[in-house]
Amino acid sequence: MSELEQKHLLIVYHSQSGRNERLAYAAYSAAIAAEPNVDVRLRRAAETGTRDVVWSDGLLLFFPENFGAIAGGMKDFLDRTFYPVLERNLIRPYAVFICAGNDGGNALSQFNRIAKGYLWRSVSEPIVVTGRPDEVVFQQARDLSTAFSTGLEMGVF
Ligand SMILES: Cc1cc2nc3c(=O)[nH]c(=O)nc-3n(C[C@H](O)[C@H](O)[C@H](O)COP(=O)(O)O)c2cc1C
Repeated sequence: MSELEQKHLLIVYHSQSGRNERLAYAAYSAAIAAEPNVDVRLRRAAETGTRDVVWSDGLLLFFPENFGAIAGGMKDFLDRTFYPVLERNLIRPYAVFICAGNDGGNALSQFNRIAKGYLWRSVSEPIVVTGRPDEVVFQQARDLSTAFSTGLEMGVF
């Protein structure tokens, strides 16, 4: 398969105390195992920019809710890339996973509004979990990324 045909999945995360980071790593490993032909890139939101979005065929985002809002690191990524993404018409499928403390609902509704502005299309129901992730939650992250990478490989999105 040529580099041009190969699909690219970008996993972006922000995490302060490690929960969303560990979930993103689990998603990364699962996506690679599921679809060796899909190139998967895992990036901390602070180190992710428009070039990564250009490279991607789909985005999977992990982040917490802080102060009833999208955590700052993820918001910064969205702030930095919004106009460059619109200018380049980078319409992408996405999925979102929020591991919050006891809510997460406000972060999700903020994110949904922002994603509409990007013209991005959701490929699955958003997942919002609270507290320290257990094995069930890790499996949700793996299942989500597996389904995403398989969908990309099959050209579903
Ligand atoms: C400054 C701060 C504000 C927070 N505010 C919220 C909040 O508004 N709602 C919520 O559900 N959790 C809140 N939390 C808890 C985090 O969302 C939660 O611990 C999350 O799982 C941390 O993810 P991380 O380990 O990937 O950083 C807050 C945590 C911090 C540090």
